[in-house]
Amino acid sequence: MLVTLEGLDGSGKTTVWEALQDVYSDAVFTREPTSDSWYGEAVNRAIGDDDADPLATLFLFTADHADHLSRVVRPALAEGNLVISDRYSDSRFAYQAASLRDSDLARPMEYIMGIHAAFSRPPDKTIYLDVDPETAAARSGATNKFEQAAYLADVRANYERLIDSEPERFVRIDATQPPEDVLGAVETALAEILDAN
Ligand SMILES: Nc1ncnc2c1ncn2[C@@H]1O[C@H](COP(=O)(O)OP(=O)(O)OP(=O)(O)O)[C@@H](O)[C@H]1O
Ligand SMILES: Cc1cn([C@H]2C[C@H](O)[C@@H](COP(=O)(O)O)O2)c(=O)[nH]c1=O
Repeated sequence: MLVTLEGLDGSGKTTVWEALQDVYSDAVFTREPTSDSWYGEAVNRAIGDDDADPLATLFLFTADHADHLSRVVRPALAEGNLVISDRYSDSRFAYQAASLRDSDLARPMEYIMGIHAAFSRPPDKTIYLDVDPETAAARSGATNKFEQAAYLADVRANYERLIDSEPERFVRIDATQPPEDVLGAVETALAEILDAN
C-alpha cells in the first residue's frame, strides 16, 4: 500500500514522516524530491535557481519521480511493503500547476496529470497536512521561491481542487495544531487506513 504525505512547505510533513519511522519500523520510508540520486540533485538545483524555467522544472521533478518509481516505490510495493512517501505526485499537480499558471498551457494541472497518467502509480491514500500559507511561509523560513505566502496560496488552492476531485483518497489533518497533536492525528488516521485494508 502506498500512503503519501502532502501539504505546503512548513506544514510539518517531514516532522511527521520522521516520527512515523519509530512506529512503523517495517515500512519503507521515502520522499520526493529524492535525496539519493542525481535526478534529485538536479531538482534541488532548479529549486534554488530563481530563473529556472517552470516547464523545464516540471520535467526535472517528473524525471525524478520516474526514477523514484522504478528504483524504490514499485519494487517495495511488489514485495508487499507499506510505502510512506514525504511528497509524491500531488506535489507536482499543486506546485508546478501554480508555477505554470501564467504560461501558454491552457490547463496546467490537467496537463501535468496527463503526463503522470501514462506511467505513474497513484497513491492509495494521502494524508494532507493543512496549514495557511502565512504560517507555512513563516515556518519554512521563506528561503526560496516556493516558500512565499502568495505562491503558497495558489498551491493551497490547487490542493483543494485535488481534494475536491478525490475526497475518498485524502485525509485532512489540521496542521496548525501543536506538533504532538498533529502526529497523534496522523497516527490515528494511518491506523484507520491500515485497518480498512
Ligand atoms: N505542528 C507544528 N507547529 C509548529 N511548528 C511546527 C509544526 N510542525 C513542524 N513545525 C516546524 O516547522 C518547520 C518545518 O517543519 P517540517 O520540515 O516538518 O515541514 P515540511 O512540511 O516537511 O516542510 P518542507 O516541505 O518545506 O520540507 C520546522 O522548524 C518544524 O520544527
Ligand atoms: C516533490 C515536489 C516538491 N516541490 C517543491 C516543494 C518544496 O518547496 C520543494 C522541496 O520539497 P521539500 O519537501 O521541502 O524537500 O520542492 C515541487 O514544487 N514539486 C514537486 O513535485
